[in-house]
Amino acid sequence: MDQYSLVRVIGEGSFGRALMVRPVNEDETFVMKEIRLPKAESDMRNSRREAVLLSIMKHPNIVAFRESFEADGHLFIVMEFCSGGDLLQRIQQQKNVSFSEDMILKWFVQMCLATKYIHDKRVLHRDLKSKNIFLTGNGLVKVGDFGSACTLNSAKAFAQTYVGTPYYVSPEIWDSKPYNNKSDVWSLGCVLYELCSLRHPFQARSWKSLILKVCRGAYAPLPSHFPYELHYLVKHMFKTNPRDRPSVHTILNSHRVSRLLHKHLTPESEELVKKQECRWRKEEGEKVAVLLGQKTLMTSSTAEGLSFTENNSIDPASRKKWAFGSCNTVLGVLGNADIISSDSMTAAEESVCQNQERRTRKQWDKHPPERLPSVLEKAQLCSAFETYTIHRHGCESLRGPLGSEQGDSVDGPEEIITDDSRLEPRSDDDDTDFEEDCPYDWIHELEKMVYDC
Ligand SMILES: Nc1ncnc2c1ncn2[C@@H]1O[C@H](COP(=O)(O)OP(=O)(O)OP(=O)(O)O)[C@@H](O)[C@H]1O
Repeated sequence: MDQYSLVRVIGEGSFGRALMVRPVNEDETFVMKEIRLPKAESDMRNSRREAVLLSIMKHPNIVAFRESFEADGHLFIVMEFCSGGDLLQRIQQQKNVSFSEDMILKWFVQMCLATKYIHDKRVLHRDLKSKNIFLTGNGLVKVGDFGSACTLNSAKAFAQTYVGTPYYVSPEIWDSKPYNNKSDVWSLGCVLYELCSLRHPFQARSWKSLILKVCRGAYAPLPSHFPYELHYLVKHMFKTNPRDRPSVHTILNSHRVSRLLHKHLTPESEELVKKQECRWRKEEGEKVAVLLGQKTLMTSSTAEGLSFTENNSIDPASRKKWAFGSCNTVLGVLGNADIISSDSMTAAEESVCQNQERRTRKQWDKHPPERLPSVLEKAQLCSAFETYTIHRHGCESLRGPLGSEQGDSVDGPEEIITDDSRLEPRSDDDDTDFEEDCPYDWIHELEKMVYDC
C-alpha cells in the first residue's frame, strides 16, 4: 500500500471504492479497486476471483492488470487507468448527437476481440454493459470489471449469486436457463444498440414490461441511416433463443457484418485476429480452471439432465440441454400478471440497496415461474444485485442508464417490432459452445432483495 499515493477517489461501487493512484517514483496513474473482503472463506474466494481472472487476461482490449494484494481486510486490485472514462459516460456526453458509423464499428470490433479472447479462455464475463467498457486516452476500447465473471463447472460459481444488470440480461437468464457464451453476446448487442441509437434497446416503465420486452426480443428499430449489416447484426444478437444468436467468433469471421468489421480493425488488431484464428483450446481453459482451484472442465452443452458427483462437481454426462422455443413460461406468467408500476414507489424504496451478504444459491422450487409475479409486485427497483443499475429521478417511471429526462414513452406498442421468426428454434448447437454449469435461482435472490430491503 505504501508504494502508491492516492491521487483521487474515482467512484464507489457496491464492493468498495475505485481510487486513482500513482506508484511512488512513477508518473503513470492506475486504478486501484479497494474491495472489502468478506469474513467467510468461500465468499473471500469469490472476491479474489476478480483479481485472478483479470490477471490472466492479457489483451490490448482488456483493462490491464498490474498487481493485487491484501491488507487490512481489503483486497486491492491495481489496474490500468482508462482516461477516456466508460462508454456510458461517453454516450451521455453525446447529448443526442449520433456517433459516426466508423466510430461505432471501430469500438464494436474491439469489444468483440476482447470478448472472443475471454470466451476462448472458457470464461464468461456476465456483466458486459457500457458502464464496464472503458476508453483510453487514444480511443482504444478496454473491457473491464470481471467482478461477475465465471469459469465453467465450478462448485464455487454454483454457490455464488448472480443476476447481472437487468437491462442487459438475456431472455434465457430471465427464464432461468444457464448463462452461456451467447448471453454475453446479447449484452454486447445491447451495448452496440446503445452506441447506434444513444438509448437502451429495452427501456421500460416496470419490471414486467422490461422482462416482457427482453423475452420477446422486442425493440425499436435502429435509426435507418445505419447500414443494412448493422441492422442485421443487431437483429441476430437479439435472437431470443441463444442457439440462434451468433457467437463472437462468428460475428468476427463468418457473419454478414464481418467484412465491415474487418475494415475497422486497427493494424494491431489485425495482427491479433490472425493470431486468434484458432478457437478455444482445452489447455487454455484448463489453465484458468487450475488457477481458480477447480478440478474439471465442461466440454459440451448437449447432454440431457444435470446431476452432481459426490464432490459436488457437475457430472459432464448430465448437462442440461436447451429447451426448444423461448421463454414461454415466463412470458405466460407475466402475461397474466398485474402491471407493476414503479410510480408506487417511495423515495426510500428507490435508494440503492446493497446486499452484501451472499448465501448459497438454492435450486428451483417445483413451480418456479409462478413465484415471479408475486415477487415482482413487491420488488423495488433497487440494486440488491451488485451490478443492478437503474436510475430514477423524481417520481417518473423506471428508467435505464440511458433514460431520457422526460421519461420513456416506449412502453406503448407503436415503436416496437416483434419478429416472430426469432421465436423459432434453429439448431446451431455448435455455436453455443459453452455455458455455465447451472442456472441461477434469480427469483430467490429477488425475494431476498424484496424482503431484506
Ligand atoms: N480501469 C478504469 N479506468 C478508469 N475508470 C475506471 C476504471 N475502473 C473503474 N473505473 C471507474 O470507477 C468507478 C467505479 O467503478 P467500479 O467498476 O469499481 O464500480 P461500479 O461499476 O460503479 O459499481 P459496480 O461494480 O458495483 O457495478 C466508475 O465510475 C468507473 O467508470
